[in-house]
Amino acid sequence: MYELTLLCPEERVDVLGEAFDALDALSVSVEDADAQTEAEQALFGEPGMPAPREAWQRSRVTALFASQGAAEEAARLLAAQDFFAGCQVLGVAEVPEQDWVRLTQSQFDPVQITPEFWIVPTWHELPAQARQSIRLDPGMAFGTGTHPTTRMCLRWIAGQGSAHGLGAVLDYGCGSGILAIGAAKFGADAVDAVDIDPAAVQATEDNARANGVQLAAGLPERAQGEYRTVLANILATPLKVLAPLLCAHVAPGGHLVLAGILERQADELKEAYAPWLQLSVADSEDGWILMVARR
Ligand SMILES: C[S@@+](CC[C@H](N)C(=O)[O-])C[C@H]1O[C@@H](n2cnc3c(N)ncnc32)[C@H](O)[C@@H]1O
Repeated sequence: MYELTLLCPEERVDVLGEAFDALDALSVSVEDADAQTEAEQALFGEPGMPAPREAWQRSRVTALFASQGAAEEAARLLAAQDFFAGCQVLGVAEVPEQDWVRLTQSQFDPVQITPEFWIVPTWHELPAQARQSIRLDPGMAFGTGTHPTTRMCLRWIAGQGSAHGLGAVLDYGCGSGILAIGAAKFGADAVDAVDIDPAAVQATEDNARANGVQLAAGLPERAQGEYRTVLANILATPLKVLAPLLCAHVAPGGHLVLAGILERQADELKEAYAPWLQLSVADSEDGWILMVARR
């Protein structure tokens, strides 16, 4: 396979994508041409909100073609179009044959949550110091333990589970089921795991089975009644909308544990939850915070 790489301004990214589609490109990817430099621009978006920007000020667009001829022909045809003004062909290069499975696997190493608690892909040996572990492979649903928000929730689960117990647990927005499985492993009495995405519900059931734990997974309406621990690692905007619902699921004396929140969003979350519970920051990592409240 061969890839054609272009440099173009933000406003040309859309039209180039459509052109590559018409030219039968096998795939198209867009990256910040200034990534890893002082000029790198972070683009953060949230579900349900308009995208902050369509692309980067200087975007690198790479299209994959089955043959060198097709990639070079695409470059020639594009360069002749009016909309190509301001764009530049960086080159056509062969994509070396690789063992993609091995390459993908090599990007997922065991993740340490605490010195004794690890998330370990199935193709890895358990680390010698692991006293507790979750076996999990990357899949369609979010939650492999590589994201700080997941890690902070798991650390809280391990600490609370070991010291005081978790009681009945609700994992709201379960993704891969990683938090629900972690809660089950740290002694939860019963675990309900819900998600709006049916693929996440399926992944949670599969991952729970692979880890030998019992839980009940389903769509959000499966969450019923009160739980001593309610976990929700989603994002600030949906967490604000869900405030009354999540708080209503927390049993007296129980904990609400929220993640997916950036440091600068702490006050808006506190305000949104104030009518029901008093949230405070319990942990932070890489600009993300964990917020916890006790009812
Ligand atoms: C960031 S992932 C977290 C996955 C996992 N719990 C973890 O900690 O790694 C958020 C999950 O919440 C789900 N989600 C988003 N909005 C939701 C909502 N309103 N109700 C239930 N689940 C939701 C998404 O489908 C996604 O699987």
